[in-house]
Amino acid sequence: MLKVLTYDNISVAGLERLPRDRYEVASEIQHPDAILLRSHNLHGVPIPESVKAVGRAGAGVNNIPVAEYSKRGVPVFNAPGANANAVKELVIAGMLLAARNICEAWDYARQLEGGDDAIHRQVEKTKKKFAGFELAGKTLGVLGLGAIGVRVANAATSLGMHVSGYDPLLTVESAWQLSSSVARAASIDDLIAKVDFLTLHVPLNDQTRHLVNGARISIMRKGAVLLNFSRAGIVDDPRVIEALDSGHLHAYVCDFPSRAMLSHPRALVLPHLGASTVEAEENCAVLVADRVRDFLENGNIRYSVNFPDVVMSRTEGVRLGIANENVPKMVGQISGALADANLNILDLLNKSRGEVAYTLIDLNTEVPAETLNHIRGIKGVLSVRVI
Ligand SMILES: NC(=O)C1=CN([C@@H]2O[C@H](COP(=O)(O)OP(=O)(O)OC[C@H]3O[C@@H](n4cnc5c(N)ncnc54)[C@H](O)[C@@H]3O)[C@@H](O)[C@H]2O)C=CC1
Ligand SMILES: O=C(O)C(=O)COP(=O)(O)O
Repeated sequence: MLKVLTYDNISVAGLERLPRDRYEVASEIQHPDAILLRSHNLHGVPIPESVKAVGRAGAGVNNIPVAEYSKRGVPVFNAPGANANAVKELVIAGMLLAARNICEAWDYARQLEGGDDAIHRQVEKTKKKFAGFELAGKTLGVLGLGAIGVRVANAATSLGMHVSGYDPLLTVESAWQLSSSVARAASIDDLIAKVDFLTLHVPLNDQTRHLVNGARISIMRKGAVLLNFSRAGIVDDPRVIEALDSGHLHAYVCDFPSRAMLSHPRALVLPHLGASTVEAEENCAVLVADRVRDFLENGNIRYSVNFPDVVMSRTEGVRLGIANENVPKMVGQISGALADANLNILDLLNKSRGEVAYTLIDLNTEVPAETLNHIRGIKGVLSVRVI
């Protein structure tokens, strides 16, 4: 039986991809072979020796110490794009909520007293307080044109907005999907200075932490709306609060509550709902469960965030999956150890990504324990599995 430890609310549709006759799946389990999670924070959590794979049923992996898992030869998988439509829809909703002052107006309407005639009179007298502005004709800046950013940009153009984007690492795939009417900003500052709405769709990492700082907020247009459905750390919260207080920003729409933001009347704070739709939860859980299963059962790696794609069709016999540091002479030493044991390699695939390399080797006979131990002892070998 393979054991999968789950954190968070993982969609049943995904868990069902792990058949119960071969998998034990539970939120408390000893010696797990794999971990499936959403936003649970794994930083500081010791990595059980038994763990061979981690699956993030979502996009962001900043809650996982990926580098530590790499050093242990453990691939981390995510579900790229699987929740992007859900986030896109909430971003569009966020722009509308801010532009039409919908939350304040709703709060006002809910506290109205008296009969229908009295309500009508009060509404017609007060509604001017909530008058807003339209999205059509306004300019949206999209920082980060990945799965979510591209969808937001394209949807906004079809709402009649002028859209510009900035992404120094734009992939060919994203470029193909992006509407040709989306303008290309020359830099972050160039993007930020010219927009009525700025929406952030970059991962949180050392390069993006506090990307939207006081200096950048100060070059935004007066009355602009900032939307953050990426991660709290990308924005410098105290500077945003100052800008809301001074009226420099009309509103801050974000998906990451903090004590200070929750109490600000111009901050529209949602409880991390971007990916919380039935569809997105299913898409993410199914995608990542399938990937983790293919890795556990076949050693194949597809769309990991720290390992190369390595997929080899299965032949009869025994398969070895070996993760190692991406340094010279590794494949030679590994195949040499197999040759010393008179083992015949049927098929072999080796790929690298950054500091990590991964090799799949198919053999027609069992590998003796001493040969496996020899391979495990080669300097630079991170993990060895017999599959
Ligand atoms: N609120 C929520 O529930 C959700 C939040 N997210 C957050 O949104 C982020 C983006 O998600 P996806 O679009 O699916 O990821 P993605 O990986 O498809 O796109 C990220 C894009 O950001 C770009 N990028 C990276 N550094 C940049 C920089 N310094 N400046 C400009 N662009 C930069 C990359 O080139 C890439 O195109 C996730 O990492 C996660 O933090 C994702 C899903 C749900
Ligand atoms: O996919 C992401 O990056 C998200 O932020 C979604 O988080 P969640 O799976 O809803 O906890």
